[in-house]
Amino acid sequence: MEEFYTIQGEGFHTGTAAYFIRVGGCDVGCHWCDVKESWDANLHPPTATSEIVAHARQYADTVVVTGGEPLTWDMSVLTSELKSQGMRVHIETSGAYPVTGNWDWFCLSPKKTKLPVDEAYDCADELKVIIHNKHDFIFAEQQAEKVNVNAILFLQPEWSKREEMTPLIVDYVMSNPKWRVSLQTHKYLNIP
Ligand SMILES: C[S@@+](CC[C@H](N)C(=O)[O-])C[C@H]1O[C@@H](n2cnc3c(N)ncnc32)[C@H](O)[C@@H]1O
Ligand SMILES: Nc1nc2[nH]cc(C(=O)O)c2c(=O)[nH]1
Ligand code: SF4
Ligand SMILES: [Mg+2]
Repeated sequence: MEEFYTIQGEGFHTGTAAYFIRVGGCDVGCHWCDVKESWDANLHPPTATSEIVAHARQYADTVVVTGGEPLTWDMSVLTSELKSQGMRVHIETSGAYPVTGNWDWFCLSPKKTKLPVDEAYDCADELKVIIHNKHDFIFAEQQAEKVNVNAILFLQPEWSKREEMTPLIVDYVMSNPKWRVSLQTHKYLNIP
């Protein structure tokens, strides 16, 4: 759908430069999704993998594959071509579909509407739960039970509710310090 060079705004790698590849297509249906224009894959004509890889290697040694939902598609060819060029490859995913591709960093952001497959919980390097309302703290704890023991746990305010939810997240993390705060820092920085 699009490619852009920016700073990773969220989660464990916040603040680090990365080339983003946004893959079209998602049917998970989060009502607060901040990239709804990605949902209909038919609106985004395919780009050759070799072209994407050639672009990426000019900019960064780390690529973040996001979407849409990247695991809608088989990610094996894209990740093997990126890695053959020496790049580190990260994914942002809901985990709703079988895990394909070879990932150096796996950010799992589970959604209530289509829960992750079991192998996604095993692969996760970080668990990033979006907090849109108070019930999402309960959902976050349920997801933390399912994820592998090494996953780093983040709570991230849903952008449209950030003024209400951010203070609740701050209090929650101080009371439950296994969690960390993640903010969408790129939106505060006004960068893509
Ligand atoms: C647009 S999604 C694409 C990747 C994948 N479909 C997923 O949901 O993980 C990228 C990240 O943005 C988060 N996100 C989407 N909309 C958001 C919003 N309104 N506020 C905060 N985070 C949001 C998602 O949870 C996910 O971690
Ligand atoms: N700067 C920046 N960081 C991000 N981290 C995850 C993003 C995403 O949409 O997956 C994202 C994004 O869209 N922009
Ligand atoms: S899974 Fe990701 S891309 Fe799909 S609707 Fe939810 S936030 Fe948006
Ligand atoms: Mg985004």
